[in-house]
Order: sequence, then C-alpha cells, then structure tokens
Amino acid sequence: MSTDIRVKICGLTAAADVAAAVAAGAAYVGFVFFEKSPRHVAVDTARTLALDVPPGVAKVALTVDADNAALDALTGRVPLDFLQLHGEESPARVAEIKARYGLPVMKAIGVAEAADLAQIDVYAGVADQLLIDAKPPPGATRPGGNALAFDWRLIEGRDWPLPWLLAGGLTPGNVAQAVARTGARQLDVSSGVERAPGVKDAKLIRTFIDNARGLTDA
Ligand SMILES: O=C(O)c1ccccc1N[C@@H]1O[C@H](COP(=O)(O)O)[C@@H](O)[C@H]1O
Repeated sequence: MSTDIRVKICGLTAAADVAAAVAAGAAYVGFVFFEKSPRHVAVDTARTLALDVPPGVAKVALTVDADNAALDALTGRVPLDFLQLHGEESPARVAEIKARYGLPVMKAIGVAEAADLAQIDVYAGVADQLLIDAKPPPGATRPGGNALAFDWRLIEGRDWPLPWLLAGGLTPGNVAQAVARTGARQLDVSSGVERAPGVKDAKLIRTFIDNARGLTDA
C-alpha cells in the first residue's frame, strides 16, 4: 500500500467532477486551456471551479505554447497553484513564465524512445516539476490527453533530482503496474477516468486513486 502517492486528475470541466476528485483524495486538479481539447474550459468557468477547491489540493492550469496575453488573462482571473506547460516551450520560456507569474511550473516531456529522455535533463534545471508523458501519435490534434502510454521500461529504475509525475494512458486497470514498474510517486490522468472524451466518471476517479495506492486488489 502506498498512501503517499499523489494523483493529479486533469481535464475537469464540471463542479461535480472537481468534487469527485477531491473526495477521492486527489492532490492536484487540472484545468485545460487548449481549444482543440474536449476538456477545454473558459477562463470564467475555471475560476468558478477553482474557487471551490479546498486548501491542500493544488489547482493546475494546463496550457500549450500560450502567449503572455493568454497567461495574463488566465492568471489574473483563476486562483492557481501551478502552471502546466504542455507545448514546445523552451527552457528560456519556462524561466520567463516562472518569473513573470511567480507560479511553480510543471513542464511536460513527451517520451516515445530512449533518446527523448535527454529532454528531462534540459528542463530539470528550470522547471519545478516534470510531467513525463507519452509523445502524441502522428497526426494528433493535441500534444497530450491522447490515452496513449509510452513504454514504461524506458524509465524503470530512473529518478531525477526534482519531483515528477508519470502521465499518458494511465487507467484504473494499469495504474498499479505503472507504479510498480516506474517507481512513480506522482501520477497524472485524464482520459483513463472518463466515460467519453471530456466527460469524467466519479467511480473511475475513485478506483484509479485507490488502485494507484494499492488500496484494492487490482
Ligand atoms: O487532456 C487534454 O486534452 C490535453 C490537451 C493538451 C495537452 C495535454 C492534455 N492532457 C494531458 O495529457 C496527459 C495524458 O493524458 P491522458 O491521461 O493520456 O489522457 C496528462 O498530463 C494530461 O494532463
């Protein structure tokens, strides 16, 4: 049993889903600001949702290569604890965003093969946390949230000098194996706790977190 495992439930769009994530023990809740995503939320919707998140649960805004105007609008309206940068933001841009908004940053790193892991070292000096995700498949319309896992053996036995989350294609059915293989202490899930793209399922959220922590026989 690993009750210290921290789970981020990403792509929340409705108050009931935020409540389900909080009740199930999520450490982070994520709001997606990317119009091509089925989980995209408007700034004012995110503000309403975020205001209902209790202290102790971190509110994360996911953006993709957002410019300062978009980030100004977002950070000015939504109470946030983290920015998740899920595009091709350079290390210099990550540093600029951290300095401008004074929020800790999670930088997503896409992994499909061993060579991709070099990006982890590139961003480890500038990001506060890393999010190690599957690279999107060719032709994908979004850089994440594709329900696709990478080969976890690529990071078996690895660790990095900053907190990191495992992401990509996690589900209630595979999360225990993912934790066992990668040693991840933090997990991020979106598609795997949905009954349709963009529609979260409270039971799947609960089962995911319980299985991640080894609280069930999954
Ligand atoms: O969820 C999205 O629609 C999304 C859009 C653009 C960038 C990232 C997105 N989601 C993130 O992708 C990973 C993995 O998601 P999944 O569990 O495989 O669906 C996760 O970090 C989400 O936060």
